[in-house]
Amino acid sequence: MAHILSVFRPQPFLALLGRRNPTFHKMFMDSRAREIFRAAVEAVQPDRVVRQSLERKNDSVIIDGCTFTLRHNLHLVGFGKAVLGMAAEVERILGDHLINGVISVPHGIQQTLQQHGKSHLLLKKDSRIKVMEGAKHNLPDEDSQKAAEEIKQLTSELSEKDLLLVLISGGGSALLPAPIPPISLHEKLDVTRRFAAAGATIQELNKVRRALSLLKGGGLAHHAHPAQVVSLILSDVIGDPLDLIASGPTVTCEVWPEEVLSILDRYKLLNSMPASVMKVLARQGPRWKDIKEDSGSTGEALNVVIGSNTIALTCAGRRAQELGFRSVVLSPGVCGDVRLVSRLYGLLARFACSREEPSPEIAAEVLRLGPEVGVESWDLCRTMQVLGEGRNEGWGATCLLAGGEPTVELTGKGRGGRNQELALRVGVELRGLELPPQGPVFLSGGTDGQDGPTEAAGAVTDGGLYDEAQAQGLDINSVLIDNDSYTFFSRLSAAQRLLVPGLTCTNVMDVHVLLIPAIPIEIS
Ligand SMILES: Nc1ncnc2c1ncn2[C@@H]1O[C@H](COP(=O)(O)OP(=O)(O)OP(=O)(O)O)[C@@H](O)[C@H]1O
Ligand SMILES: O=C(O)[C@H](O)CO
Repeated sequence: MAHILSVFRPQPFLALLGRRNPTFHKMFMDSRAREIFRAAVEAVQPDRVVRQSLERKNDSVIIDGCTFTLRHNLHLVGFGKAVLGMAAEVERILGDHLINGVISVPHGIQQTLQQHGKSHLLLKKDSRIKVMEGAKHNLPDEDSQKAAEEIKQLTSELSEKDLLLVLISGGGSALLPAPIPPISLHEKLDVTRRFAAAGATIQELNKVRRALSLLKGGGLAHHAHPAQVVSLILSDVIGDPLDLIASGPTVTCEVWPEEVLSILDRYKLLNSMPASVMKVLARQGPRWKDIKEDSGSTGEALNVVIGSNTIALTCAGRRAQELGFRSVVLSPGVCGDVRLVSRLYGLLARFACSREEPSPEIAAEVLRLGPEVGVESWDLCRTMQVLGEGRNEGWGATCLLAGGEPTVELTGKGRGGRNQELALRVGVELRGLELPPQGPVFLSGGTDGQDGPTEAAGAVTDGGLYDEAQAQGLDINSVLIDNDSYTFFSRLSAAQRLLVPGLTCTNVMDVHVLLIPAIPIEIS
């Protein structure tokens, strides 16, 4: 007679208990998924990433293997949503050599940090760093323009004896607006808004931004010449492209007007651009001619990525292992439509959970779909191999991790975000996999703690979602049509499935966690 045996490798005792009771199992897996997400966010806290990247040795500091001498010659500028906490840590480590600094941070952030008991991310009372708040709703405004002017002023006064530390994180573009005259701030804001509304990617938007800005695309580094410039970067763009994160203010890059014009054309914005924008794009000659005529500078800076989605996933994987899961990182570059992304996770879950050999059609569809959502075939094969081993050899529960930034095509007027909508769609894809022994659990969360214009970061779902919603009179299909995932999760089961970590003070895009329970193996 064939016996069914579940093999758990280092699974804790509680997991065994959970297998006897579906409700307990659900709560157990749900709490595990949340804990793994927490570990991802923890790994990229602004103070932590700065601490790990700066090694202080008497009167010098080592960054990315390069030694810089400190002689009361340190200056600091920064812009981005996570920069306040980064600056606070720099102040703690190098404050005795710091002369001055200016940082441009989101409106209201100091008060919010105080209210959330995160005073370790705030500067000292007598700090030499000036904090300037601006860019309401993540859009350039007069306040952030003033901050950009002060940052420009500070950097322009530096000499070859000085060391400039530049702190950069997501949201930096809107916090450092310096439109090239005659473009006005209002025109720049208008261009940014229209681009976002037209569905342009952040890569496209930032290629346009750096062509229209005095400080982006390497402009800041040129202003700082001849000082030594080191940038510490918390990346919120897929692939960590230095020239595009916050529009690359310390990465010298050639601007090709033709490329910018073709992007404008792609979104049918070319004919409606203000005359000032067209005038700037039509200008010939080297980019920084007017700024440093006599410097002969290349404007080279040391640019170091100190926090990223990859780092968050690696630490999340480590935590998953501590919790008894076998972990596999699919990719930190998941993008594209949430519908396709949810389909991919649904297929991978089916692949992992089938008792028999999964049909070759599943693997073929995974390989077809992956590249459409930014996942390489190699990564899909590697991941399916791990999932296959888990199924065939009874390796115990598995944690599949991925990250990136999928997109939602908005068709309705509801409240939601891409993480909540993805979690909802994956829950639907997992339908049928909730049957005994117990099914997979999926979490999608924005590492900044905020998913779209909602107070949640994401949600946790499983194959029981559909029936649970029906039993409570909630119609998933109309929720999806109306992009109303936040309202849905707020109403469902007393909002238990929502992920609400509050302000996280960091941002390395989104993290996806798919927990696959141990598959019982048959022993004859
Ligand atoms: N009702 C909704 N349902 C689903 N997605 C939505 C909804 N409303 C907005 N979104 C999506 O939320 C995204 C904006 O969310 P968010 O504010 O978290 O932006 P972000 O790109 O992550 O910004 P940042 O990089 O600054 O954190 C957009 O991709 C938008 O399509
Ligand atoms: O500020 C920006 O440009 C975006 O957050 C990408 O880095």
